[in-house]
Amino acid sequence: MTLKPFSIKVPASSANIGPGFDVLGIGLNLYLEIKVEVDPTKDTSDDPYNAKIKYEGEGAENVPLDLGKNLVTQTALYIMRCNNINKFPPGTHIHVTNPIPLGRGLGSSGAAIVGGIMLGNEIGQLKLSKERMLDYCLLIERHPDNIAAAMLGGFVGSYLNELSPQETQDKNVLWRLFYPSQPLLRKSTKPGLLLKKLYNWNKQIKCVAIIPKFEVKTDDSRAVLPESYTRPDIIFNLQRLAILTTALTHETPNNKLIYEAMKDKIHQPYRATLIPGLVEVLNCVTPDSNPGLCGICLSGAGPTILCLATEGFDDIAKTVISIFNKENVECSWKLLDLAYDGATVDY
Ligand SMILES: Nc1ncnc2c1ncn2[C@@H]1O[C@H](COP(=O)(O)OP(=O)(O)OP(=O)(O)O)[C@@H](O)[C@H]1O
Ligand SMILES: N[C@@H](CCO)C(=O)O
Repeated sequence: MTLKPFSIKVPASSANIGPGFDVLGIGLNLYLEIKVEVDPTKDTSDDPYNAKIKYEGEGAENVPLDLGKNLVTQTALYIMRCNNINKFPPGTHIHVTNPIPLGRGLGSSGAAIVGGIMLGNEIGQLKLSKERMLDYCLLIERHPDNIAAAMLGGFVGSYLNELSPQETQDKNVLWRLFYPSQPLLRKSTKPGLLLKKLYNWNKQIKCVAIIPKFEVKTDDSRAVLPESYTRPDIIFNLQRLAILTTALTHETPNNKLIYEAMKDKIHQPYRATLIPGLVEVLNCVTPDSNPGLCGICLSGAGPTILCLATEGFDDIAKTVISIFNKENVECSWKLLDLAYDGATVDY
């Protein structure tokens, strides 16, 4: 098989946007890049999966370079095996450059999974649509918010079709890769696992991401959430979610409306136990204290803070950072825009 060199780009993402826990996500213009060259004259036969991986950027010290363990290549091998391909073609060289910090709430795992599925789709010449590739991604990361935003870009709301109790229990199917007798993509999983809606976005609204220098693993951040909620808390979130999806599209953003609509009672209050300073950040940084601010929330599972704003970006970042500094938490920050196109492949 001859394959021309190609490059996959997948955006970072911010999930939840306050009240839309496991529902809303935005793609952000910070891209995981996976460059691939297949050259049979460059021997890779000493690797059990026939490929070599180079990795640079965020997480370079810790990310495994064993193809069966690295999330990008593991995911690629998964979709390839689902389609009866067990290895990369001889001479496959994969070069990953990752500017998305790991475990900070900016969708690093979502980008790695989307990138891996697209890598397997190209290598195996499977010609799957983005919709079908999303089905595979969702077998690996079950909440759709980061995955949908990373694959499709823009501002996305999504839900999963209901699964059987057994499918619901099997939250991440990558372990099946190592047990050849296991069915990989269950026949019962019909195409179209994900239903999504792309919303408009007022392009004046930019994203200030304040990134504390510590990691919170998504699994740990989900483990602190309760099993059930009170009716007032659910209604609080539903009311705001309904307003937020249109408030972010208005021609002239109404900062106070957006600020109120980005409040949440389903996940942020519980996650404050893992993120020192979070309560003060969410309560004290407002459109009154910081003109230009539209709304503020925890990005994904945290600890990054996402501020939506039309101006005053430096001051907003400085205010949030000064609160974290009081808790001895150092931060960096980035001014980002939406990634409107989602994941792409270029030859
Ligand atoms: N580019 C990558 N290559 C390999 N593994 C990665 C890559 N990006 C993320 N990972 C894996 O995903 C883990 C982080 O996933 P986790 O879900 O905890 O956080 P996140 O995706 O950054 O945050 P969130 O889901 O809240 O947005 C890392 O510890 C690493 O194991
Ligand atoms: N909706 C998810 C996003 C993180 O992956 C959460 O908040 O746990």
